[in-house]
Amino acid sequence: MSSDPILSVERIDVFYGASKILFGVDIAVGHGRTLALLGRNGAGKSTTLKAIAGLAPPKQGRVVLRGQDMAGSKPYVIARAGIGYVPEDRQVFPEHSVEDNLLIGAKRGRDSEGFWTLGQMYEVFPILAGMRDRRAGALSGGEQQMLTIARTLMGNPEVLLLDEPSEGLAPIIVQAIGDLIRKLRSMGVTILLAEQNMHFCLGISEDAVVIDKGSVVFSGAIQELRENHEVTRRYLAI
Ligand SMILES: Nc1ncnc2c1ncn2[C@@H]1O[C@H](COP(=O)(O)OP(=O)(O)OP(=O)(O)O)[C@@H](O)[C@H]1O
Repeated sequence: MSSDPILSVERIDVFYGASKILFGVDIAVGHGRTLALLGRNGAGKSTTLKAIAGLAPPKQGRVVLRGQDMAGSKPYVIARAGIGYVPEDRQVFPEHSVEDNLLIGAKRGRDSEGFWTLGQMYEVFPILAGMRDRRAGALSGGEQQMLTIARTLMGNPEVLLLDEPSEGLAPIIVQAIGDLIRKLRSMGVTILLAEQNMHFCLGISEDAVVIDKGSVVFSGAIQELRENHEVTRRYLAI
């Protein structure tokens, strides 16, 4: 990684009750970069993102955003500090219109002077512009995923956490989500993307971390990972 990290996860341990799930996980996300957090089912990807977002507070270690340790802070404090979290289960407000969903995201932002405006959002997500008055609950899974990402961006996060955004979607929609992430990256958005599928991340992210059973087993450039057949075979079943 060539730039200074904007977000670093430093040796975090996370427990669910008495079960230890993460063992000293270290991740550094460079400013304006996209890092793929890869691993099999149950490896601890979602738990890592939840730990960063404040939903599964680490028992040990630090979650540092721009030099400030956020570990143990409440989720809304972490969101206001600039970490936008898009969970695995798309969370739209089903009874509200697409536009209202976006405006709800804006209210939760750090300030009203942020980069993302409704107009800009519709430029980046033209599909949402065409359905701005539609009830969010009537959208398809892929559209709801786009809306959840867009709503989170309306809070003007400095780092966007995406938990398996392509999961359960048809291949053509997966491709559209990939294009969208590339577009966001080209706009300078810093992204931490949890994914099972390394191939989806090639051409999207430059950095990669692989976790297995709650421990980091690879950290480096994604191209380096691609060529590391031992790691991909052993931990990603490729
Ligand atoms: N609320 C919970 N209580 C107890 N154990 C949990 C809880 N949530 C997850 N786990 C366990 O923690 C481990 C890591 O799960 P996690 O969801 O972080 O994995 P993941 O890599 O995101 O996988 P997936 O792709 O299936 O979401 C798994 O063994 C899982 O069973």
